[in-house]
Amino acid sequence: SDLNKEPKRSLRVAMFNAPPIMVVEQDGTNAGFMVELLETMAEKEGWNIEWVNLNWPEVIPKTLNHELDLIPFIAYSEDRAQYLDYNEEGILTGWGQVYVHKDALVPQNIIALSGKKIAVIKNEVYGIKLKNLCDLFIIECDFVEFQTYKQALGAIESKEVAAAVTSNLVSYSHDNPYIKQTPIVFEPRKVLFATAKNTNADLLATIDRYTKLWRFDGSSPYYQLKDKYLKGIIAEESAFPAWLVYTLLIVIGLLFVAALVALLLKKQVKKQTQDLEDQSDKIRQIINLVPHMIFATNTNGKLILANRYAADFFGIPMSEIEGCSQKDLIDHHPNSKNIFEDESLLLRRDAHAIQKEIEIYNVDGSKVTLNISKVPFITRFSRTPSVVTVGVDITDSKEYERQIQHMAQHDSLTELPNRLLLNDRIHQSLALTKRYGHSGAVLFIDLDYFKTINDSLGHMAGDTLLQKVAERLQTIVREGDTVSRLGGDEFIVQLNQLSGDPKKAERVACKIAEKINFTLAQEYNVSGNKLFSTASIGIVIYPRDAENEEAIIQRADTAMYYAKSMGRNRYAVFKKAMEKAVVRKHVLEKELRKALAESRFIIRYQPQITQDGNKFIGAEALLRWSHPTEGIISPAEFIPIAEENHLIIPIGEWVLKQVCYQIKHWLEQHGYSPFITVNLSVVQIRNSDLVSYIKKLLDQTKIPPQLLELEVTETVLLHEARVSIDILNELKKLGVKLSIDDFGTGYSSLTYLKKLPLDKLKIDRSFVKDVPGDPDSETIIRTVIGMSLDMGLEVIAEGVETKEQLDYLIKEHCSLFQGFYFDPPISLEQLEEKYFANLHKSVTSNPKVVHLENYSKRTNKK
Ligand SMILES: Nc1nc2c(ncn2[C@@H]2O[C@H](COP(=O)(O)O[C@H]3[C@@H](O)[C@H](n4cnc5c(=O)[nH]c(N)nc54)O[C@@H]3COP(=O)(O)O)[C@@H](O)[C@H]2O)c(=O)[nH]1
Repeated sequence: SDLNKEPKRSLRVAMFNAPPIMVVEQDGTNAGFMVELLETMAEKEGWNIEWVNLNWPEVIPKTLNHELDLIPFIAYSEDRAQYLDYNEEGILTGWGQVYVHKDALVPQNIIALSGKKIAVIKNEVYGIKLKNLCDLFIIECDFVEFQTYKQALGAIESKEVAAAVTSNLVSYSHDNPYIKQTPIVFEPRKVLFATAKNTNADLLATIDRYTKLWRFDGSSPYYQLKDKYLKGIIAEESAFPAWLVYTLLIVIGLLFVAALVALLLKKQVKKQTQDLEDQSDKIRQIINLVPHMIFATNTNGKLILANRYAADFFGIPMSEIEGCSQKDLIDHHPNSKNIFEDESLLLRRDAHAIQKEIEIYNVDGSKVTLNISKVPFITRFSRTPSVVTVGVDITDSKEYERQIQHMAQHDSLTELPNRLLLNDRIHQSLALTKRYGHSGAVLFIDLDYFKTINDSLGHMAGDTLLQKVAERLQTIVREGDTVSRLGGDEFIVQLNQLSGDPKKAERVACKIAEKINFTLAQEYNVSGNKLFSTASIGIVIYPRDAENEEAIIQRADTAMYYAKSMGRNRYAVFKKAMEKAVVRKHVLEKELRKALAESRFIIRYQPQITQDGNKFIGAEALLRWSHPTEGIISPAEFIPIAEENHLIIPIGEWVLKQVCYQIKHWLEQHGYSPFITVNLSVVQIRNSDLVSYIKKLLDQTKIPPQLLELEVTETVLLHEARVSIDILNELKKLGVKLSIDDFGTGYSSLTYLKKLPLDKLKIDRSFVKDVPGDPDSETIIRTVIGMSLDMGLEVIAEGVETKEQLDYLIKEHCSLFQGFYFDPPISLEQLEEKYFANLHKSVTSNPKVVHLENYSKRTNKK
């Protein structure tokens, strides 16, 4: 009591009703544990205390606003320590205490407060703490703030709220019969004095001095006041030392938190279990949406997951498939065995995903191709891998792939391999020939006059012909050989495993070429039309003639061109020299147009002589190209080129015009003229303008039409059966003579010939060449002459070179001759000089030589 006195000091101290610590009596006087404790100190220190009556929520703001010097009853918190200074020595220990109505079910933990209305004191630390706890554990409560403890606890009484939280030191609960404590306690805290930060440090130090002193003195005002106010509210310190109370409170707090965590975990486990079930349902739904077979097997080979497609595939109901073993699945669907073949490899710890394609029979018996992917996976609960299998039905895409590959390698019209596949086959064949010492052959086949068939009969007919050619070619070759179409009218036959001796291989290839020539030359029936077609074939024996696929095809092409230029419907084996010929052909092709424009063509005449007295009666007009640098070029060389690019039409018209005007000239000059034979190309025959052109010429020149003889080859007639019969009939109507050239080289039948309006047959010089002596040629000549006579046709033998041939032909009753024995093709001047002097003598004796008088009479008659 004799402590140092300090000068009188005025203190504004917060006063609020929190019995029994701070009590505002009915009469306005102040009492309570802290009030008396502080007044005892004040008395000793000579402080003049001014108690400022407030509600708790106003206390801190007014302190910070320096309207108060001291708060005498406040729980410590880190937040508050930011702006308040506390004394050190705890006066009391308080904690959060939840109260409920006496009739209410007592909540055992904080979770039981979920959804309840709870009263808190505004700015009071326990209310704030409870809110934080509820946030932390996601417990939703409706917190209602009150200004005073009395109001908050009164709200329980009136059942306005279900519970209230306050400091345990506040005794309303004890004298309120409607309220009871719950086991929910939390947050033990020291109850201290506080001032605004950095304002009254000396005051707090003085308070600490007293509290430290009094707490070690059992008879001090501290213990006297505790007895007076707090008996029954807080435990006796003698029975429970402060550390024990703290420890117990901490333990209770920890237990409380542990209980909360346990509850929370239980809640979370329940939620996670639910989530997992939801997820698993979702996964099932999702994998059922995937249109592929999906299933997962565990280490024991049991199905832990499977979708609808997997169930359908194995033929097991969806509800029964999970839990089935591999054996069950295979029992249901024995064909599925190879799906599981590699499963054991995947169960190794270091296993990787595998992918494979399998062909398998479905339960319905249909064959499918599956792309099987197997992926090992390790779950959290198992150290050995499980396997997810995904089976994608790729049957359709495989089929498309096959079709696309087939389309890429085959010609759509004939279904034969195309150039791509052919190249591959030749490539492989070349490798084998090198390894085993074999030879191979490529036969390049090009149809003769196909373009004109296409142009005259239409593309449909052309396509049908190509299909028929393809069919015929396939019947000729062996299995293992390739028939392919390069495009247009070009085919290639590739022969494998021929003799290692190139000569022998060549003989076989030539035999097959002959067979092809013969087979393709047989009559075709295209949409009801009889049609003839021939082919020219170029042969390459590899590796002798070329050692890579490109060169092989190119050289076979060259040989084919050569065969074509030699007169078509034949084959030629590649020779180096042919390449020159092909280059030359290209050069000539270019120059031919120029030649026509520059009138570089000339006509030679080869006389035709009668058997009775070797009289000259007519001549064949034979075209020559007078090239500026090369001299005379043979028609055998340039006519095929002119036919290919259709230049033969203007060239042929030029020849006809020259001949007609020459006849007119002879008639006018000499009064008579021999007949002149003009060769017609197949391209001219197909040209619809031919008849009108000749008619126009005859009209213009007014020559007797029988002096113009038109010569077509037998093969042309065969090719153009339908067209040529019509054209020849129309030409015949004009009065011109018609003759068949090269007779005997084709395969025409007598019946067919009878349908044609012919005047003359010309025996091909290839037969004349071998007589007398060759029995085959003799038979043919005899037959042709006999046949001509039977049909009332004239017959002429061409290529007569010797007296023996002439004698033989005379003996066989041939009446007309042409050939080097008499004359080669000669110039106009030579012809006139040699024959015209005597020609007039023949005029009267030979009706074929037309006299001008007769001619004039004829024309005059017109
Ligand atoms: N479409 C057209 N074709 C024509 C025309 N002019 C000629 N030709 C055809 O060209 C081919 C080659 O003719 P060419 O080189 O003139 O040969 C002819 C004669 O020279 C040859 N011949 C005649 N006699 C003999 C002989 O005794 N020996 C022998 N080795 N050769 C001989 O024959 C050719 C005449 O043949 P052909 O026409 O079959 O009567 C040839 O096919 C001509 O048709 C033309 O204007 N248009």
